[in-house]
Amino acid sequence: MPIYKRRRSALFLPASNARAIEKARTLPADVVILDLEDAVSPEQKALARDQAATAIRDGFPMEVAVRINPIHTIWGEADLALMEDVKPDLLVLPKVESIQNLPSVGIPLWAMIETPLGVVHSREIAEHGDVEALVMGTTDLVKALQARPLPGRENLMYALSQVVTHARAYGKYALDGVHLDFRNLQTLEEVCIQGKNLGFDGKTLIHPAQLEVANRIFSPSPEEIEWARRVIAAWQAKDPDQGVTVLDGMLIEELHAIEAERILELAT
Ligand SMILES: CC(C)(COP(=O)(O)OP(=O)(O)OC[C@H]1O[C@@H](n2cnc3c(N)ncnc32)[C@H](O)[C@@H]1OP(=O)(O)O)[C@@H](O)C(=O)NCCC(=O)NCCSC(=O)C[C@H](O)C(=O)O
Ligand SMILES: [Mg+2]
Repeated sequence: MPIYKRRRSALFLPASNARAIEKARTLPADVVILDLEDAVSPEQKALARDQAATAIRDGFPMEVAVRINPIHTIWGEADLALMEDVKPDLLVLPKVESIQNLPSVGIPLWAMIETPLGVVHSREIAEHGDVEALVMGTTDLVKALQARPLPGRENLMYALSQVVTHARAYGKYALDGVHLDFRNLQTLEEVCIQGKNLGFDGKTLIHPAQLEVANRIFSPSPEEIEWARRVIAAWQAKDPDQGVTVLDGMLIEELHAIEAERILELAT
C-alpha cells in the first residue's frame, strides 16, 4: 500500500525572521517552509540564507522545506548551492514554468505553479521524477492573469482544477495557495473546504493562527473515518466471487476500498 504523508498545512515564514523560525518549531504544522524569496527583502537575502542553513542543521520536529529564489536571479545559485549542502527535507521552487531548469540535487522538489505558463505546463512538471508536489501560488497567479482577487476564487477554478488533475495523474501531492486575509478564520475555513473539495492535500499558510483550521479541514472528518471503516468491513465480508458489494444502498467497488484505506491511513 502506498504511504500517504500528511500535507495538510505548510507554513511559510521569512527565513530572515529568527523569532518566527524558533516559534515554528513549536507549532503543529505538517511542513515548515523557510522562505528566501518574496517574503525577504534584497537587503536581507544573505542573512535569510544563512539563518535557514543554521536552522536546518539545528533540526525541526516536522518536515522542513526551503523556498529558494529563482535560479536566474542574483541569489538563486547561492541559495541552491547552500541547500544542496544542508539538505532540507524538501526544496520549494517558485514560479516554475517548465522542466528545463529544474535542479537535480537529490532533494524532493515542490514546484510552485503561479504563472499562466506554469499552469499550461503543469502536466509535464507533475510528470518529472524529482517533483513530489505541485503548489499553487495564487497571489502571483492572480496578478499574472491580470485578474482580481475574488473571495470565492471563481476566476481560479480552471487553474486550480488543472493543477490538481495533473498532480493526481502522476501520483503527486497538490497544495493550495495562501489565504492573505490571515486573521479571518471564517473565510479561511471556506477556502480550505473549497480546496479539499477540489482534491488538494492541504494548504500553504502564512500565520500560525491558520494552522488549526487547515489541519482540521484537511484531516479526515469523523464521518469520513466511520464511512471508511464500514466500507472496509463490507469489502472484506463480500462474496469473493463478486467484484462489487452494496453498503447502505450504495454500490461499493474496489476503488472505494482503496480510498477508505487512504482515509484511515491519514487519520492515524
Ligand atoms: C503576516 C505576518 C507579517 C504577520 O506578522 P505579525 O504581525 O508579527 O504576526 P503576529 O504578531 O500575529 O504573530 C504572533 C506570533 O506568531 C509568530 N509568527 C507570525 N507569523 C509566523 C509564521 N509565518 N511562522 C512562524 N511564526 C510566526 C510571531 O513571531 C509571533 O510570535 P511570538 O513572538 O511568540 O508572539 C507574518 O505572519 C509573516 O511574516 N508571515 C509569513 C509571510 C510569508 O512567508 N510570505 C511568503 C510566502 S506566501 C507567498 O509568497 C505567496 C505565493 O508565492 C503566491 O504567489 O501566492
Ligand atoms: Mg508567489
